[in-house]
Amino acid sequence: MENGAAPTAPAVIVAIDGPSGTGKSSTSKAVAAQLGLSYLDTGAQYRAITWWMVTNGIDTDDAQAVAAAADKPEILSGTAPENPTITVDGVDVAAPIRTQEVTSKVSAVSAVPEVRARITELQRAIAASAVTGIVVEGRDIGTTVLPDADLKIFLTASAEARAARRSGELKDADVKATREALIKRDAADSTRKTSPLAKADDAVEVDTTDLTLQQVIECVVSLVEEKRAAR
Ligand SMILES: Nc1ncnc2c1ncn2[C@@H]1O[C@H](COP(=O)(O)OP(=O)(O)OP(=O)(O)O)[C@@H](O)[C@H]1O
Ligand SMILES: Nc1ccn([C@@H]2O[C@H](COP(=O)(O)O)[C@@H](O)[C@H]2O)c(=O)n1
Repeated sequence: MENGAAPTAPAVIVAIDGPSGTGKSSTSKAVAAQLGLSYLDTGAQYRAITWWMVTNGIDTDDAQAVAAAADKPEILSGTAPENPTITVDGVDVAAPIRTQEVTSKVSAVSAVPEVRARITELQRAIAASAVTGIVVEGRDIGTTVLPDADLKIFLTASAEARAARRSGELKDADVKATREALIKRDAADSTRKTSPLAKADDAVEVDTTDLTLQQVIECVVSLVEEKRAAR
């Protein structure tokens, strides 16, 4: 190079979508860490706004009330893959956004168009400011948020595998309940009118049912490296 600086790889934008429990977060974090990219968990942002609605007494089944409040909370995401953070109005909500209450209400809140518009704007701003590139995971990243992403991945897995992963060591009855809850949330996310959970036409589908997490990570890292090499 003329100025003697080492050549740097151009920023790469990776979109990873798929239903609940397919391994999006675990895979995205590991791929981003391995490749020196930023990482954005968009589900955490929808959970954060849902937590705010619940905390402020807003009926999450009242779409008009949710829409009217959609621009009130300040949601900040930290994008270091080793330590992703999420705050609402300065409060660390990493733990409370994972409660059963928030999980059961997040699909209703995320279906409200005003909420999606607000969160999508945040996501695009974060992606645009990622110097080396970013792995963004969610439900509508490849179709709506970042339709020009360099690489789009759509992860799938059987409902049984996903429920077993989520349930960990729990007994059979809990696996069944977890499976039903996953299916219900996926159905709500796939059938909403505004940017539903969907595979982009140009996404690479990876069925993770019979793959270890490490195999999925290696597969995605290879796909990113292929894209970079082809530029
Ligand atoms: N290929 C895999 N094999 C076995 N376990 C896996 C695999 N991928 C992910 N897991 C485990 O499954 C659980 C769910 O994974 P993860 O949270 O990454 O999924 P997700 O798609 O981000 O889910 P959600 O959309 O609900 O947030 C985690 O405990 C993770 O360690
Ligand atoms: N791009 C996205 C990401 C998430 N959602 C909604 O958030 C819920 C929680 O997501 P997790 O990944 O944390 O499980 C999810 O069920 C969707 O309702 C979304 O709409 N779009």
